[in-house]
Amino acid sequence: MALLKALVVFTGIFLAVYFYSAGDVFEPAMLKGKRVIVTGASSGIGEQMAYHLAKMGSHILITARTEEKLKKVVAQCTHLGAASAHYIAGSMDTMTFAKLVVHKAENLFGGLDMLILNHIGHTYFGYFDGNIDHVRDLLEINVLSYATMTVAALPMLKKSNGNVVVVSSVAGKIGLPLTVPYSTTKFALDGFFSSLRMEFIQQNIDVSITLCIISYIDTDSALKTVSGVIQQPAAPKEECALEIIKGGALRKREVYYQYHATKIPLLLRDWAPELLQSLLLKNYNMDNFQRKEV
Ligand SMILES: NC(=O)C1=CN([C@@H]2O[C@H](COP(=O)(O)OP(=O)(O)OC[C@H]3O[C@@H](n4cnc5c(N)ncnc54)[C@H](OP(=O)(O)O)[C@@H]3O)[C@@H](O)[C@H]2O)C=CC1
Ligand SMILES: C[C@]12CC(=O)[C@H]3[C@@H](CCC4=CC(=O)CC[C@@]43C)[C@@H]1CC[C@@H]2C(=O)CO
Repeated sequence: MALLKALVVFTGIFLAVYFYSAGDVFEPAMLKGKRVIVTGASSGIGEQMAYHLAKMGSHILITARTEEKLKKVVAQCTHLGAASAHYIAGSMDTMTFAKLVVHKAENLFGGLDMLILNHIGHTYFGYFDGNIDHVRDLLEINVLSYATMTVAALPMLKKSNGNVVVVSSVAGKIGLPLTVPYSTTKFALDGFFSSLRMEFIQQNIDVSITLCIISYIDTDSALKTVSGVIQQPAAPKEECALEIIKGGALRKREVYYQYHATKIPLLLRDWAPELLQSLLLKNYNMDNFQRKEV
């Protein structure tokens, strides 16, 4: 009887959420002429987000460390119809560079509408090795640079009633093996930005914060790293990139991509953690495992 009651409650909540959010319809024109920073855009999901934004006619500033890759992405963005496309190369391991990116956008565009925080620092896919200095370094790149850019961009985002889009992972909501340092940084993003969102509401600051909970994606770095350990298929980076942009444009609190591989585990996390744990561990084929640098 209790299970039936829980099921009825769940169904009611699901339908309420579904119909509440059903009114949000995304139009590519929402991004036309918008001024957007995309970090970690020399490859992977960030590169694909740049291309989607280009097709939608945005003004784009992309950043990463590898200048040659950034040049090629900017050239392709221009070809695809970006209102303008620019890059700045550097590492997010210093907060000076993190701030410099925002100041460059201000000089280029005179303002900012969307800040997409996507980059991640070098880490490993393997059992935690006890190296706390690496965790500290990764927190600088994966968390503090995100916070630094948000602080630097906030005056512009307040003027435009803009959006901050934070790319996280299932590993930022659920403990997973082989990614302890990385997962630490992704959980920290949830704490920082979900708390900040509440303060924005309290202070009537109309800047949206969209936290993106992403499952396994077919980027070169992920496929190379995981190579047979993760049993689930990797989802397409192009579609993932578009869903992130849609969520930011619609000012969603959170984006779940792929839905079945993120939202369902999150429901289980709170209602049946032991069941989730056993299902997740079945997803890892440790016969194929060897520690990989990412
Ligand atoms: N792929 C997946 O399965 C999943 C990915 N995600 C998230 O999606 C986002 C993108 O991942 P993905 O596209 O796979 O990653 P990629 O490795 O393809 O891209 C990472 C980007 O970050 C840049 N980068 C790396 N180190 C630094 C640094 N020190 N300073 C500045 N930029 C840096 C890289 O460029 P460069 O080397 O030139 O600096 C690159 O542009 C990440 O936030 C990740 O956590 C979440 C869940 C799953
Ligand atoms: C760390 C990285 C990106 C991830 O978040 C995934 C991880 C492989 C295991 C995973 C399975 C999932 O269902 C959720 C995502 C994730 C934790 C990936 C290995 C390398 C990836 C990376 O560093 C960014 O490309």
